[in-house]
Amino acid sequence: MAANGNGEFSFGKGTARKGLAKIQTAASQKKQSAICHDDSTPPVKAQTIDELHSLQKKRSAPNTPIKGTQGSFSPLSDEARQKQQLQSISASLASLTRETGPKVVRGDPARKAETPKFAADPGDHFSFTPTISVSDSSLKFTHVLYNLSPAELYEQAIKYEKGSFIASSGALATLSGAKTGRSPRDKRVVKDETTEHELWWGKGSPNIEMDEHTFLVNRERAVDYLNSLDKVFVNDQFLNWDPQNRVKVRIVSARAYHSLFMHNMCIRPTPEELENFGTPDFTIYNAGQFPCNRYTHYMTSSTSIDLNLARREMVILGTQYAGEMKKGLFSVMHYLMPKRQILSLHSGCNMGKDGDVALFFGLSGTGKTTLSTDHNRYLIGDDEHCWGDNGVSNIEGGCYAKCIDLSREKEPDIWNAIKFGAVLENVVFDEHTREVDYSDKSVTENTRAAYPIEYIPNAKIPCVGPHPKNVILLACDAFGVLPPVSKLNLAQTMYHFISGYTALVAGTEDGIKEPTATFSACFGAAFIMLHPTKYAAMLAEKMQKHGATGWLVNTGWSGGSYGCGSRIKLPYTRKIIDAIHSGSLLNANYKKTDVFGVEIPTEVEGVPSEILDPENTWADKQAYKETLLKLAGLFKRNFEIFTNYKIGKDNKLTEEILAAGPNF
Ligand SMILES: Nc1ncnc2c1ncn2[C@@H]1O[C@H](COP(=O)(O)OP(=O)(O)O)[C@@H](O)[C@H]1O
Ligand SMILES: C=C(OP(=O)(O)O)C(=O)O
Ligand SMILES: [Ca+2]
Ligand SMILES: [Mn+2]
Repeated sequence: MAANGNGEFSFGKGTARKGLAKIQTAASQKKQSAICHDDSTPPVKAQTIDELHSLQKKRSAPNTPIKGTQGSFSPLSDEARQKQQLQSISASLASLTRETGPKVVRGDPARKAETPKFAADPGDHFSFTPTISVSDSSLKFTHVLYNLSPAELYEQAIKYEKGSFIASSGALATLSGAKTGRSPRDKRVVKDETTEHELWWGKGSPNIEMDEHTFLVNRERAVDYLNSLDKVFVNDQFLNWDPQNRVKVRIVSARAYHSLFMHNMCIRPTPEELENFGTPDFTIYNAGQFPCNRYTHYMTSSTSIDLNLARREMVILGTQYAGEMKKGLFSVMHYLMPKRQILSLHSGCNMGKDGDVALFFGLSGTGKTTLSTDHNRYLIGDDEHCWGDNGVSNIEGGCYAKCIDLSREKEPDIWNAIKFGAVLENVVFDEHTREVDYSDKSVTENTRAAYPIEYIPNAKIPCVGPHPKNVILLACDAFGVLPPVSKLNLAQTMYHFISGYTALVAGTEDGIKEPTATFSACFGAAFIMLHPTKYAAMLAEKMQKHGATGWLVNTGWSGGSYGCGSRIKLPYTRKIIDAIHSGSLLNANYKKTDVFGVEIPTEVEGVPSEILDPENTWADKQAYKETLLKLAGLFKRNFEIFTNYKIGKDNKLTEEILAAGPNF
């Protein structure tokens, strides 16, 4: 009542007349009418409840362009465009053995009144007259929920998906089902005449082969499953902020959770871009609730994530873990980009006020997201980037942060990003207050938050930047023998990049077990498609050309191995990273370490000097030496598979890289 049209509070003249009209004297009341009104505001402009409800929602672009509203950018009529879009979706969902795609209609089947009058012509390949011999599936409509907004997806999730709740921060908390992490052993890649020669196969490779026919069997299984549902979600979005190398992706999924996750993680098209979207470059069929058939050739479990580069398609069966889609697309980029001489990187990336860019490489849990999200710098992205002739570009439109033990104090920007629109996976919360307990690992240790990058206050939009100045390799060394920071020469940078070391701590139960070393080539062996040396050669060439400095930062243990020592404090790691960014560390005094032969600084501002050399922090010097040699041995053994490869055209560099490993 006291609010004007802008929703602001005001004490205007009209307010005095209207707002205070409730207090009336008996005399004035008498003058107006004998009936006592309970409110003097005008009545609603509706005759029925249904009419009232229809007033609540204004028709709008972009997702459902309607005649007469804004958002018509192309010369096509709205109806023709909508029909074209539905036909494209029908083609995506088509069985490969039947002659036509399914009958798709737009909108929620629960809202019959809102279902548009036109459906896609089922004969999207050619004109087709239905005969009596068609199966039941062709009699049924597939309802498509196309590029819904976060608010609409919240409603879908809360209404229809068990385990979906609004957390007190406003984020959508949900469960990913039985799988709470990726399933790399269930990934399959179609081996055909082309990929047989192009891709990395065999020992160490993430690409486990499958044939084209088996792919089609799984594709049909996924498509039939999706078409059997009342409704499917379709996201049409982009990958890569470099406009010249943008990739159009379509994600067909059965859960609002998956649609919201990809809405956050991929680049969101503007209404105009969406109208001109056309045919996608790549399509994911996510039928994660439905298992693969164990009798199918090549299947070793009920989960299968299948990539077909020739068809530009990915099929997901038997896992609802949303990270599969994000990292599946990353694999595709690891194939497409190097073909264009663009290096794809499993790294975070940020930029200082002066335009100095840093890359953060590292395996899961080593700190890419945490350290690239830095309040004093612009965030370009937390996980997947491209490095081309013009500089760096983020592949994604969002971030995917680990939330175990998340603290508002240590990671304020991530904490604040977990608000309305963000997806919270597998966290535990108070059933009443809906307050999340980030220390609770009851569902999984791998609790996650996915949010659009603009939820980080100093995100750099568009997410592109100039050539990197620093290349930071992160390792979470649970052995506790790698220094908190070391400076690397180019050959050492390449040696550590190809090695891709981190250590996992053993299961937290049953007392303390040995940390386990993991080596994952290019800090992302699970996602690379070509031989690691291809990416390494490109990185070496780019670092050399642009004069980038390599660093190895241990975000893991100090003062002993896991169980004895403790994890290096995040504020110390941040100080180290600050000194790299500012350039002050480049000019510090260094000493060379034994065994790994890297340069370690004697001082870093804000970090106790004694921890810079790990030997100082171990009480048992003999144990330190033995652990160091043990880790060095593991490095050596891992590198054996690469000794017969040449890195780039430069024989000299290859020899230097081979010599850049530990010496003992
Ligand atoms: N010294 C440290 N440096 C970086 N991260 C640390 C450190 N100590 C603890 N952590 C925690 O380790 C985790 C790193 O995970 P994250 O940044 O998500 O890794 P990534 O993005 O590489 O998978 C975060 O939960 C962070 O709070
Ligand atoms: C999403 C993932 O990435 P990260 O742990 O590196 O953030 C993943 O590896 O599944
Ligand atoms: Ca990652
Ligand atoms: Mn991350």
